[in-house]
Amino acid sequence: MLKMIHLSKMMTISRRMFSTSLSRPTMVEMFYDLASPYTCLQVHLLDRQLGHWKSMDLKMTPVSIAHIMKASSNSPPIKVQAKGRYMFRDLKDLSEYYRIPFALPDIFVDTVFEKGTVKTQRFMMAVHENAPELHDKLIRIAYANFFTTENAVDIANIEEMKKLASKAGCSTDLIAKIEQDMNDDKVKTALKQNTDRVVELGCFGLPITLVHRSDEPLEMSWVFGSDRIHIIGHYLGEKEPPILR
Ligand SMILES: N[C@@H](CCC(=O)N[C@@H](CS)C(=O)NCC(=O)O)C(=O)O
Repeated sequence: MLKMIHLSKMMTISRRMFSTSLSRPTMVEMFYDLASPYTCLQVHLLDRQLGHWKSMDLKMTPVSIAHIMKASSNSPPIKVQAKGRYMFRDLKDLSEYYRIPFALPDIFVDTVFEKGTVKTQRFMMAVHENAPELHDKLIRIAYANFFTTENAVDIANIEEMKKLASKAGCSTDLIAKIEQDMNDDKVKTALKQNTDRVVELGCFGLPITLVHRSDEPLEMSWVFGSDRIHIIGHYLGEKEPPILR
């Protein structure tokens, strides 16, 4: 009898160990628009946790910030004078604190508010559909080349995006396909669906980072901003604090 209890205990323990070692990392999905400076910081901060937080897998999904603002009746901080003034100082302080190479370029207002980045995001959506690995690389390259004061690249200009895509490793043929696909209804609809999805969750700005926890509904599992990395760790059940600097 005792032997049987011992055996069943051992089996429970080994089952637990087996399922822990086999448990898959939790998907952390960050929604981005290349126009958003705080999302650029969030990409750097999430990259820092990769490998550090073994329970985390990272995925980046394109959305349109202009449509999020409209759908949530919000407006960008820069459109409110006091918020805009604060944002310039805040971004400078944050990038210094986190030691992230980042600066708002002179072309920021023109690119983001005069020209807009809806087409840029369609371009990114087409990259996402055609070459997911290069898509993630291009996000980092585009942020690095836009949020700088040294020859900032105008990401609203698709010719410039094509050059950045080439730097990310997209071939000439692939870039031609991306350029063609970005005007396709399929890609436009996919970008709209991603955007609608976050708006339905209650999103009103970017970045939004969604943790696909199995124990909580998705509406309870997202954070707004790049200043909630510790809450992402909390959602993941991580014991380790995030690496911030
Ligand atoms: N406190 C947040 C601010 C994020 C933020 O201001 N994001 C802008 C876009 S770059 C936004 O969507 N703002 C909407 C709002 O503040 O209502 C952070 O540190 O990341």
